[in-house]
Amino acid sequence: MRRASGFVLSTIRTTSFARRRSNGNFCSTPLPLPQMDHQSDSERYDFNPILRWNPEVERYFIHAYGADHFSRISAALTYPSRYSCIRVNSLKTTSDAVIEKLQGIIGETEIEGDQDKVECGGKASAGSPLEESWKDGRITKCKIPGLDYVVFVKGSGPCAIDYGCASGAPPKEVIVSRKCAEAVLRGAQVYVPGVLACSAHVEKGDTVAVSVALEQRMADGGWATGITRGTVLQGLQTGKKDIFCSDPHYSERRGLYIGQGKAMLSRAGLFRVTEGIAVDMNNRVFKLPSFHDVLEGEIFLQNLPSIVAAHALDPKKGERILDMCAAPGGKTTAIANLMEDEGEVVAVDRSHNKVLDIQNLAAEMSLTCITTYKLDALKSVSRANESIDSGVPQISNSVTPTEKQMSVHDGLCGDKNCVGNGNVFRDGKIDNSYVSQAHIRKNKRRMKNGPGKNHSVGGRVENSKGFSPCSFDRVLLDAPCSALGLRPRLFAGEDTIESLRNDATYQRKMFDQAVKLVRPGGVIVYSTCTLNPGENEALVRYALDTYKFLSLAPQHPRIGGPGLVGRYEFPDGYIEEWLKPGEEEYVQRFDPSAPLDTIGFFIAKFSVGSNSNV
Ligand SMILES: C[S@@+](CC[C@H](N)C(=O)[O-])C[C@H]1O[C@@H](n2cnc3c(N)ncnc32)[C@H](O)[C@@H]1O
Repeated sequence: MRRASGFVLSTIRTTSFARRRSNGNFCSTPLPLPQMDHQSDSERYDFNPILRWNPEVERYFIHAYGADHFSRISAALTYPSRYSCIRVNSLKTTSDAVIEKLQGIIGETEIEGDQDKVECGGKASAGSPLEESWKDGRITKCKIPGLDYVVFVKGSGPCAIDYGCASGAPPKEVIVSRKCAEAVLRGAQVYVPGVLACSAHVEKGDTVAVSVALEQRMADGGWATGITRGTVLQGLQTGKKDIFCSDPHYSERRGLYIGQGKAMLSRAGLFRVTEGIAVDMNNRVFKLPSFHDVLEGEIFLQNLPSIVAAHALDPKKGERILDMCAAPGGKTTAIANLMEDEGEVVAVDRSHNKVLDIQNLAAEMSLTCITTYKLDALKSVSRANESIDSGVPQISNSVTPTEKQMSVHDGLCGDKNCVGNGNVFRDGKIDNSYVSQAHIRKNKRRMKNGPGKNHSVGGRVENSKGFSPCSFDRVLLDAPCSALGLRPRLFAGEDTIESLRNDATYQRKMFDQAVKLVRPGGVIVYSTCTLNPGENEALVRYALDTYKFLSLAPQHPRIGGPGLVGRYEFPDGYIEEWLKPGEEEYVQRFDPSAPLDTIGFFIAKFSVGSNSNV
């Protein structure tokens, strides 16, 4: 079922026929037309996409991972994980109770994949820390120590689907956009805006095979699908092979079928209306259950590395935590849960609407220790004399930290720093008893008004002018990144070396802010969902070389692999330094091609020295 693991250059399987550009549109030439290939139906319809990369990025990643490994990573990225990972709201319920309810709701058989009597792959994950968890059945509690609040629901795929070609009749077809297909692979339906092309005589209720249009390299060096919305697909016009086909996109669909469903509209309707479900997918290449509206507030669908990142932060009850790039709030709520909703999790994001998402999620999970602000994380540190943390009473500057405490971050934490938001340092720790009284009152008010009423009444979002230096016990920087670890991903050509380096620069600036905001003796966790060492190991190198009072800290649990040691010299002479030997075991790198079958993810945890004089 899986493709051979040999490395495949991004240019392979480009369109098998020439294209020309006409009147600004990409058009397929009517000749030469694709000759029907001598492939079996299963070869044609097996889901077997090839991820295309920018060639320079590909070279860089091959240097980092080796050709074979990168080929496996690249292939794995085109698949979703073969299981769903659920974080249980342990303040409301238990994993056992959730498992019992889920067994009643989604059942043990619904996602078997044998409903169509075909074989599905991806069932085993030998060598994975999850292997133990799978022994108990399809819906199981995570057996990784410390993560018993995580529940797994096994899916399967890629499954071979019988598109009804045995009769020789070609299936009616719909081609969807890449974004639409990636969502469908994660379990969504096909919505009208995602439909690009459709067979000539599709009627409402018809069964249609769904495939995806992927970007291909154009003559001008750019990428495009070459399919204009509304294109009529001809497909095979007879069941016989060795005929010429008048459908210019026929060859491009090979290996890109993502399932089958029922057309909810006729062809004319599909291109007339602007919203609604276009195809109700009833047979997918990846069979994963849907958790839409299931046990709302009791569970949260979250990938395993994200749960591990929040856990690695190791937040304690009563602490003050900053989540610098928090929306939609997955890790924020995980942190609040670990703190048993006691203390304060300050969740900021620069997007107003995304802050509302955090508020809504906090309300849904009935978490009251979360305060949200709209803030550009690059301006997280308040400037002198600016009021901070709207709504939080300030304390007198006469309460100052000791000289030793102030010297810790020399230059970062000087002057009247280390006092802010009502927090005072005592014995190298934040004593937030003052602020917690205020927060206890505030939380009581919230509880009275109902969960989530804190900053979300009428969708209200408060702006923040930033926070005082050293005013947080722990900081999570789950940085915006190139997201090159997210799965399923069907195209990667748009990321260039330049865009990846820009991402890395942005993250360093954010990290600088995180360093200023954490107290001496505190903790910073930095995470990304990318495979790019420039945004991961190179950030760690920058952090350790720039801030001598930082050190890498061990993480619990540690189920990811080691980091990358080494460096890369770019064609322009710039040298990017990664980890040094000995550092690699401190970070966690989640590899999509590893048996754990997760998204690509990276976590580094830093301890902030409490008595270093830098
Ligand atoms: C990786 S996502 C965070 C996911 C989140 N931590 C979670 O687990 O649900 C990155 C977030 O950073 C936000 N972001 C990007 N640039 C930002 C900035 N300058 N300041 C604050 N937030 C920013 C984006 O809006 C996005 O929501």
